[in-house]
Amino acid sequence: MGQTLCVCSRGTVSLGGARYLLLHRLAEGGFSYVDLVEGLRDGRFYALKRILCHDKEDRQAALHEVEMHGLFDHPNILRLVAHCMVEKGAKHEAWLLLPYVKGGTLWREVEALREKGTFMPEQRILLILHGICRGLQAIHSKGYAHRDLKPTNVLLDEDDQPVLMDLGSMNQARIEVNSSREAMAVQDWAAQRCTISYRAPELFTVPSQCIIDERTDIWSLGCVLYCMMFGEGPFDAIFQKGDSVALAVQSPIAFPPTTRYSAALQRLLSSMMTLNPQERPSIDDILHHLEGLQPAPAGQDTTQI
Ligand SMILES: Nc1ncnc2c1ncn2[C@@H]1O[C@H](COP(=O)(O)OP(=O)(O)OP(=O)(O)O)[C@@H](O)[C@H]1O
Repeated sequence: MGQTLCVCSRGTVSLGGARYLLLHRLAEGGFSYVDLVEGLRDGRFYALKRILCHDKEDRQAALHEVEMHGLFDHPNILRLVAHCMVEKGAKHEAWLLLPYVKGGTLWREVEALREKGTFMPEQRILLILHGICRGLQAIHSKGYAHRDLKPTNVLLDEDDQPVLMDLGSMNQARIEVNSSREAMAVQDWAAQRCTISYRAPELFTVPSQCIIDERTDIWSLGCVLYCMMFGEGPFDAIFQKGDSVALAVQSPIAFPPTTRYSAALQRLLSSMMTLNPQERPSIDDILHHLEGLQPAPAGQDTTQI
């Protein structure tokens, strides 16, 4: 995989012919950890994501993530600077060097507002939503779907532009299912790769004859929009209580009444979170509506969805 790496001296690594100083840990999960590093040559900051690979399947999944990054060169999709596979005894680590995005995740901003007891203004929601949609449009127009869109997978850069990250679950948008065995395989894959509280209803109970498409992302986009509006995802509390997210996601949703946001934004939200994927808007439809959706005072209706 990719370019040469060596652990040069304590605290520095070399990747793709350049050396980087390890600064501190940004995040740690079950299967990966992310460190902030500084390029010794260019003085820039990067995020070094190391994915633990226990077997060949894990290595293929990491390679897949690298490959997905290679498909895009878009301001709203995180760029991959360099990558390599490192042997660690019998195991491997896939190292992905990414530009460091300073503003942190969208989730962090939502959490900070919630702690202050305030909500995100409509104008800011529209700005962020626009950028997310432009990133998704780039993905969908190439025939792919992100499949794990959520506020912790959206970074905000210095110019407040959202950047979509974590392309590990991305795959071909159109999945044709022709048997109950295939349906079960898609369902099992989704259970592993698509975060439960942002997962589209059609991925919970996959019919044995159906086509799954990129509109799974539109559902997740609705959950992200809901999170910006109400301070948490629509199914976060259900998940935290240990109740059935699958049941809640597949039932009609009652949106909290609010006068904080325009009727047009609320209609846009409910259109994204339509249970039947065939009735959900495409990313082009959403962008089209967003272009005409000027930030408006609460309660003021500006457009028809
Ligand atoms: N380029 C970056 N700039 C700034 N922070 C980053 C960057 N990449 C990752 N992070 C931080 O590291 C966290 C984990 O990154 P990422 O989602 O890629 O890892 P993951 O193991 O796939 O996580 P998960 O599966 O839990 O979503 C992010 O939520 C973010 O806080």
